[in-house]
Amino acid sequence: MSLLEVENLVVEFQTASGPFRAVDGVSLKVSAGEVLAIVGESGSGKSVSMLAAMGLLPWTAKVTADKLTFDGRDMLSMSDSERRKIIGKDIAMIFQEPVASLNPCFTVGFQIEEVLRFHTDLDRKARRARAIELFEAVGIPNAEERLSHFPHQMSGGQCQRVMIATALACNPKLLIADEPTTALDVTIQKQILDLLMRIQTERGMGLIMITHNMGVVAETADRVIVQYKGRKIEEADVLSLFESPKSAYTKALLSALPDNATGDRLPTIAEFLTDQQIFEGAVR
Ligand SMILES: Nc1ncnc2c1ncn2[C@@H]1O[C@H](COP(=O)(O)OP(=O)(O)OP(=O)(O)O)[C@@H](O)[C@H]1O
Repeated sequence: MSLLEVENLVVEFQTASGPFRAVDGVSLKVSAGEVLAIVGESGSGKSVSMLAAMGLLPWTAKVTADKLTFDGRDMLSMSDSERRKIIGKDIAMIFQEPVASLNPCFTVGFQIEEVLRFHTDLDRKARRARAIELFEAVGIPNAEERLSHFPHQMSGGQCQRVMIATALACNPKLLIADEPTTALDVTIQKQILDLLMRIQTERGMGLIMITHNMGVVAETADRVIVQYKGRKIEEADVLSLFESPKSAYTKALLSALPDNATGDRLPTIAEFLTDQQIFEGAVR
């Protein structure tokens, strides 16, 4: 059985210039132990799809779907309080800007212990011990001492490790990583990706990796969804996608990899294709 199952997800924002459809009929499934990458350019609706699935969008968003289940439970008919028990516990999310995602006013120890306080029955001492254990698991040196640090006292890479530790606090079944390495230095990016993949394998978690980077897709994913302007353009296992991409858009995305640069600049998608050509091959 799939962990997360989404069918025909549509998200429309009310904006000053009328309704704007950010996600247009996307369907996806992810199982335990599986890594699904959602890849697409900026604005293709990758983050909004996941935030919608978790019920985390503002009231200006109208979300509809034919099906939205997590672990067999219908998320559409669930009350907000039921959903809050699942989000942060069974489904956790990490974001692109680790420093901005942490609250600057509280120590990182307080923030991870708050998650444990909300979702578990552990007492204060046990929460502290668990926080230390989690920091150690994600490779934060001097874990106990680090708990009393504020986010600004830590590097971007260390803050992302704190975010990962916090996301793992309640042993989630599904982790959604939204561009988890984009804001980090190149050398740190590799370390964080390796850490995520090691933890995913060890724990058998489902992982949704949101990225615009085909290199990250190649290194992490089992299966890939390619998204453009809110629509799913192609879905394939990672080998098939790289070896024999079906849609013109995926081919164009792969051609835009640095390896395929001609001269000193990369080609852009707009140089290859019109929207009409891209949507011709769209799947549901
Ligand atoms: N609250 C909102 N109100 C109106 N439009 C929004 C809102 N949030 C997102 N959007 C729009 O929805 C579209 C999809 O945004 P989304 O953040 O999902 O893109 P993305 O593919 O994740 O890109 P990025 O990698 O830049 O985050 C964008 O055009 C964005 O401007």
